[in-house]
Amino acid sequence: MSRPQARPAAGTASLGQRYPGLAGELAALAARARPTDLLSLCLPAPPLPMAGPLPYIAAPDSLAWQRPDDAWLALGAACTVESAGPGRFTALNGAWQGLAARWQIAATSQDSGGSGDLQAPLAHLGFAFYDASGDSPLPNARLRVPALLLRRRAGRQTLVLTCPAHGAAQAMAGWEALWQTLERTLLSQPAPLAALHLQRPPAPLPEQAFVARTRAALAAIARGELDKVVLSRRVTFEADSALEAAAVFAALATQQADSSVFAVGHRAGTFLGATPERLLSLQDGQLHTEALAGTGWGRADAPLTSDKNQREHGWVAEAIRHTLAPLCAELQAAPAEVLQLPGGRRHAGLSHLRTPFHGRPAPGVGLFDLAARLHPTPAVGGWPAAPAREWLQAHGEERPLWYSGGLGWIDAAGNGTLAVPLRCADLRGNRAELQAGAGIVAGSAAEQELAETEAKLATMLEALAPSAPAPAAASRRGA
Ligand SMILES: C=C(O[C@H]1C=CC=C(C(=O)O)[C@@H]1O)C(=O)O
Repeated sequence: MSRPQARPAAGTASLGQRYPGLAGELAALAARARPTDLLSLCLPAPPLPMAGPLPYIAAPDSLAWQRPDDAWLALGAACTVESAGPGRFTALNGAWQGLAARWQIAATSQDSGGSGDLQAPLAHLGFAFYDASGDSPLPNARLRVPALLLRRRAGRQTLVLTCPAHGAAQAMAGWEALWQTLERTLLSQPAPLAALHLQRPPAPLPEQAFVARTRAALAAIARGELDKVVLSRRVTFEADSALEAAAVFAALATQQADSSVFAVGHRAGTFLGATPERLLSLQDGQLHTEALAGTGWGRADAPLTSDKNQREHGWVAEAIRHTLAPLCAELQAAPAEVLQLPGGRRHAGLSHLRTPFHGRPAPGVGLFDLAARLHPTPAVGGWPAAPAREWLQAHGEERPLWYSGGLGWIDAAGNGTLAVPLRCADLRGNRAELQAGAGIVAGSAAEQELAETEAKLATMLEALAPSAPAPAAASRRGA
């Protein structure tokens, strides 16, 4: 993000001009608060078109999210808690409980009669696959209440400004800087995706390593050590100019509008993607989750309904049922269905087997408890869970950033959604590192699994370079 300007740019209004009296309302709220409270002011959003994705603004502390029913852009940090290790979900849960108890949320009376949406404030939350991350530009697990949140939900758009009560005196200046960045972005035409050329530097060794690991996994499965394990690989692409994360996010949000589309800024770039997999949603005591595994991509020799895909899917559905049953007062699985994802110039679109679950958690069981038990499902880890995790670690399976971990939000009432970041990339300057995986069960063929990961990479490639040659014309090494 460029440095904040001292004064609003031409055509824009300062926060104080847009919301006169805001400083007074903040002061009144702060006067009633304890120093350890967190203060959120909810305002009607500035006039914005209701259609089209909200923008992503590339910055180390930005996060953008879009699902069909909910879109938001979070800038800055009012409160951040990080954790790692086996107790990371417990630690974040404790932090969230403390936060929720001290979160003062007020709708302001600014402009159109105080229509700020009290349901809008949220903390965003993300975590890596493993509970230790090594040298990563994103913390292993993080819960953050943004300083500025623009949210669109249920036909309403709300601006939420948040600060710690002890920092209320300085809050207006920090919000003003974020506001000006936001307003400039909203007023400017979204930058179109540059017509760039993507190169895939030859890297046969990682492909061979993936095939070798797949064969080793198949041998472990044949020896009865595991039933399923998910292996992934990373592929680097280089563009002839800088990759603009905001434009790639906008492309993903348009191309994969039914997925969870995300962009997370970090100190070295942006981690972003469009994932079809939801770890869980909790709303007013209703839980929704799903088993998503088994992949087709239009090849006659890899039908979605094959015995191998059915078993690959079955382990995930069984594990979710087994994990959630003791945590839920009610739990039902709907019949398995086919999720068809949009394709593009590279192929007709991936399809997955999906079994939706819905239920009601037992009293006292919240989003963090459910995430701690569900993650990693065998859609990204394996089954049985413990030997699969040990196998992955022993074989050097890397899960960079938050790939195949979790990403989403929780509000003060404990409602929230977590997606599983898949079909994603880490963008840094001209380079994009894409990651994709595939579930290995008895009957998997290593070359076929490699081809499946190639098909999964296409989701990101379509957003990075939509006008690249169609697959028939492209070599396997070309983008
Ligand atoms: C691990 C990935 O996908 C998972 C989700 C859906 C289908 C999958 C499969 O069929 O292997 C994987 O379990 C990935 O996209 O990197």
